[in-house]
Amino acid sequence: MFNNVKAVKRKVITFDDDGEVVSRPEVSKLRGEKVNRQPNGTSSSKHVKDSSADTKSINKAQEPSPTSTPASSHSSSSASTPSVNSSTGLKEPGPSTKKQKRQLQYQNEARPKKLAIKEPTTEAMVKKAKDLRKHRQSLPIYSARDIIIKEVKENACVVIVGETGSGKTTQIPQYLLESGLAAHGTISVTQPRRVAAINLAKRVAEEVGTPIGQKVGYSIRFDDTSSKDSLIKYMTDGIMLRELLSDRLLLRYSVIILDEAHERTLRTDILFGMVKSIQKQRQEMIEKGRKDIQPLKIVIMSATLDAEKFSEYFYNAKIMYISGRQFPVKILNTIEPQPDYVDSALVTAFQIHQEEAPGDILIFLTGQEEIESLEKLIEEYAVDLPPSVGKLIPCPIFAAQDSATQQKIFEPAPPGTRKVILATNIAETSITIPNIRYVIDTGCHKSRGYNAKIGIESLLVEPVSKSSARQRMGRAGREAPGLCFRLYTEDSFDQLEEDAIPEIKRCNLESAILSLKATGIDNVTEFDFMDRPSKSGLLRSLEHLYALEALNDEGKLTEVGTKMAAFPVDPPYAKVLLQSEKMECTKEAIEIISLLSVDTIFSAPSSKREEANEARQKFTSLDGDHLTLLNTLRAYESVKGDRDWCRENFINSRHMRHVMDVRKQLIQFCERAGMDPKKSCGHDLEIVLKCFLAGFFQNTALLQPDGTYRSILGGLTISVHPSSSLFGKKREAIMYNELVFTTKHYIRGVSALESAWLSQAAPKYFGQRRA
Ligand SMILES: Nc1ncnc2c1ncn2[C@@H]1O[C@H](COP(=O)(O)OP(=O)(O)OP(=O)(O)O)[C@@H](O)[C@H]1O
Repeated sequence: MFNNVKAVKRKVITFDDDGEVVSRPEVSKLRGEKVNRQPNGTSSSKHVKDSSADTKSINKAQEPSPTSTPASSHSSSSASTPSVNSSTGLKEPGPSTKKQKRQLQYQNEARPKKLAIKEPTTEAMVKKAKDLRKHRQSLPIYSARDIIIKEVKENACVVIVGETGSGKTTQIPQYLLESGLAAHGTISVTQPRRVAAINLAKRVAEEVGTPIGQKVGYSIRFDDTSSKDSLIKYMTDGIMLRELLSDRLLLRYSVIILDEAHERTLRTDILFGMVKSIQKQRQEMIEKGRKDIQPLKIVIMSATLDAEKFSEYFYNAKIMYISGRQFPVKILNTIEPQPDYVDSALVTAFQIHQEEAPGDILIFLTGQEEIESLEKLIEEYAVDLPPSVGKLIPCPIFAAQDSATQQKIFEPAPPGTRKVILATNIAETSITIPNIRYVIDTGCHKSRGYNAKIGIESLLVEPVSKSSARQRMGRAGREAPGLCFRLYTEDSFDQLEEDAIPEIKRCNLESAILSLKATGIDNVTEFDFMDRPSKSGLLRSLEHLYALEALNDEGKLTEVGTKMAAFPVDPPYAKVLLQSEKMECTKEAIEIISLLSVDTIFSAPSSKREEANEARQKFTSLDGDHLTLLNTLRAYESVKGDRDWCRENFINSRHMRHVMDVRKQLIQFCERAGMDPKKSCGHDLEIVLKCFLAGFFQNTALLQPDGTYRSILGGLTISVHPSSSLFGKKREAIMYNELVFTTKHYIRGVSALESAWLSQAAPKYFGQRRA
């Protein structure tokens, strides 16, 4: 049993692997307690009331740092960690500046160096595909190949449930291709996440033996490698929704595979209803004698799915259970609950590194700041590992990173070292990360909520569902047997919800409604939802779209709404782009929206926070964040994106490159919409703020006599996030891009306004509210 291993002296986490619960469970620690991480590195917990009747949350109550996201909560100096232990070489708590210096040296040495890789030749690709054939035939799903082909050919809809790693996502599209099902259209596979779409496509292209973008391609927002010759196309569900705008019957597809259906993202739920209706329409056209129309096949897939529910929704679809997994994964639960799960993850990672066989580690955490905090701690403590143990190299992945950065997790660690990937639930489904043998599951994630009455989003740390925990475990055992360390007791697991609440029941619905309306579905309240969203949520979103002039008095899509739907951004941003044409500031609008597409363009390492703040002053505009971002971009362009300049000025150059990429794409979208993307307002930047107000007039607040800000919508007292250039400043009126409840109602992307601008920006809306 794992708890017998010789481990860190100060703290050893004991795991139970035989199903016997050793201590009484303290489920509340996982489900309902507020974990309050103290700046000095200790953590305390106290009972708090659940934030809602049906969700229980661990909501960390720490004030955010200037670089933290509204939802982030973990202090970078927080986890209590081991001091040097003579037997293991690990060390006990106590930050040391000397260590931090050494950490930098280590970082430079340890980061895998990029090698110049030659493009493989066609022969090399064919050879690789041949080599992979044996592996393909060894997958559990292979024995079901013929029956899968038969069932998909004979049925309009099929639901396939098979263990994680059994081969569903990589093999089934190939089986269908080999069986001739791509003769009349492409086989599409939708994924909730872009990192999965990219990697699956790359893998399947290798297995097929052609370069990516030919037989097998992928399409994600701002990056499309597929071509008209692509027979298998991996894509995000968002891209599929976008394609519906130009191909209402999705005629270019013969089969649509909706993968990871258990995730129930808002977009996937909309797609369920759409493809169901499209399949029916295509069938009716065929029955009426249309020779040019082919039937559409739908395949629903997941390892953790309520198959009966899906079957019922898709006209009693055939259910196929594919048994068998490739390699076993042993689950180890902690014997005691672990209230400070970041600390526990750190200790467990070092325990594994010291005691277990080679193989990389994947840790699931809740968000960027928590990941960056653990990354630093691992780097700091790994320095003191004895040379015989080898290096432990942290490798973060989270949604705000650009795709190229996310791809780094797939690069092999240098020989003799061990990689530890620190991920949010972005890495929870679909992907195979080579060499992962160990998974550490903290049991928590950040869950998005939405209060339709006041239009506020929340992002709270909550326990995962059983389905998520199983998916996390399934990232191991794909190339060899694995171990999954759950940082919660077995009883805690038993008490988790089976599945997460579908996003459609807890999210802002504006984008989804705009997509539905743009594809001709006017009566959205009657749409065939698998689970109905709340009436108040639907109504509020309809009202907001009306205020944005996307809908007319009858709720029908206006010309503005049709144009807005064509932009790959949320409705308020799309409105800003359209408004920028009238106000002649499209260049600036595109630039600021691109800058807002990353979490932040500034970097502020905790050891150099003051220096970073000082550097930032150079770009700071008294008007707030929008123009500060623009100033930074101008400065960045004047030095042609020089990396040394970025480093000296604490600008995240990777994020800036992503910004430039998004800007390029948005320019193309504007050109397609017949706009001139170069139209600039020059130095009259007040116009840019007025333009943003046309999309964000609902996100405004007025200064109160007591010095606080009160939101115009909902009358909430809101706080400017410390990362904003208007933090601590008082302005008569402000506008913001984001309002999220974490520990307070925090706003980000904040700029100053004159209150007189409000009624000019949205006379309909402000007129109504005064009446
Ligand atoms: N990029 C990759 N590199 C190496 N092996 C891979 C890769 N992608 C897939 N594999 C191998 O193929 C197997 C099947 O992967 P696939 O994604 O098809 O499984 P799955 O059943 O869809 O899993 P999940 O339910 O987790 O999405 C993996 O277990 C792994 O052995």
